[in-house]
Amino acid sequence: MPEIPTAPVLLGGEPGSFPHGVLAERHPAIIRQVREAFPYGPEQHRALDALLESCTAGVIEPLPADAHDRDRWQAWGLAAYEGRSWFDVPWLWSESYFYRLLLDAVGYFGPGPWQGIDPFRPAKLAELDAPDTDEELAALDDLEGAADAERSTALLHGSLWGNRADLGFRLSASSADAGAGRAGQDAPRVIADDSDTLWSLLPPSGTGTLCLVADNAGRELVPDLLLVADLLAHGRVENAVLHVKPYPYYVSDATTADVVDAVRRLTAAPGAVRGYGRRLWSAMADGRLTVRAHPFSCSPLPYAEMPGDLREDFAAGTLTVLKGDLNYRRLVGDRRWPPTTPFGDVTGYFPGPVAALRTLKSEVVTGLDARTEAALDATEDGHWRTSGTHAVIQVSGA
Ligand SMILES: O=P(O)(O)OC[C@H]1O[C@](O)(CO)[C@@H](O)[C@@H]1O
Repeated sequence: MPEIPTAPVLLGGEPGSFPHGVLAERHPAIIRQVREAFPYGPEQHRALDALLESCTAGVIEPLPADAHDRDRWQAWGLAAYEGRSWFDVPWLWSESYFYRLLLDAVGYFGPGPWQGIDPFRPAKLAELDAPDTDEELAALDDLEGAADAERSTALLHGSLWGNRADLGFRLSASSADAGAGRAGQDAPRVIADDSDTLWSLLPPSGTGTLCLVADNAGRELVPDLLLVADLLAHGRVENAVLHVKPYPYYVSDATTADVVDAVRRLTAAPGAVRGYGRRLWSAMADGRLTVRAHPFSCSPLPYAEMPGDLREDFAAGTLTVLKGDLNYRRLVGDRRWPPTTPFGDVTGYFPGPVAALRTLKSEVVTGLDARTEAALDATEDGHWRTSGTHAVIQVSGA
């Protein structure tokens, strides 16, 4: 039997480490941002105070006895981690539970008048309406009349680099890191590129089904949707399934409401983009494009532990594309892998061909060749792993 590789799980406890910075600095910053986004009442401010105290200096508290998802979280690890420091349990788990409690604090799960109000919505909408988004959309006009391969490649890269537009990441990355890369030093680049394999997995008959597991709303979801619209319109796939989060998560992760906002934005835009929006609208109406919001999409666990129904969904797809850094961490396991660990070895459990389109915003990475890793380490001192300036297109199960 081939040996399945393993490596230590990332924890948040080491001061100065990237995960520690997220728990100790980014989470308090997110609480501040949420307080400023809405005229919340005293009850919500008190709950946010309590969360701030707990997640920086306290321990993991249980969910209320009547929480709708208490049993689910107990099974996802809460039973084992209750009473422990947020910094001593798997980093992925701590982050995920933070978002669950943040929503509770602002009344998202209700009952009450704030039920279902996304605390991140103002920032998501501002991004969708930003002038930069208009410029990016206008670029589609130039693709009209391009050869199929050129257009598809441009849209694939739009979706890939759209992943850099992540609002939570911008809260703590320097503006240079979060923007177009550090001028003159590390130009954005793709450090592992299996895109030929990716295209080869979509059968020429056009009868395949693409599962796209979305990441951020706004300026990442828009290019994701454009890619899906293009593949459907040009007969590269017959159906597409878009997986989104069942509730707001990691600041800017896409929910069904964000899909609606994005599709409406496209259908209202001038130029070629409106056609993409209309095609998405009709594909949703006739069932060629469906949206799923599985509870496991907000779970604190790697995909290796996905439940049977989600596994069946992915198994039914011709190809599953996972977007973004967090999905990558969950796909390969949130571990200190040596970067040369083969991508195929750590994703062998996935129930079908799978591709990752991801800019690197955390230290987890696999599938690099030794020369690439050495060259990056020699010139960029670890910065390449977390700055969002480098990206991978990796495929396994071909
Ligand atoms: O939006 P993305 O690409 O999933 O990135 C979110 C990222 O935020 C962080 O969790 C830090 O909060 C990253 O390390 C992470 O994976």
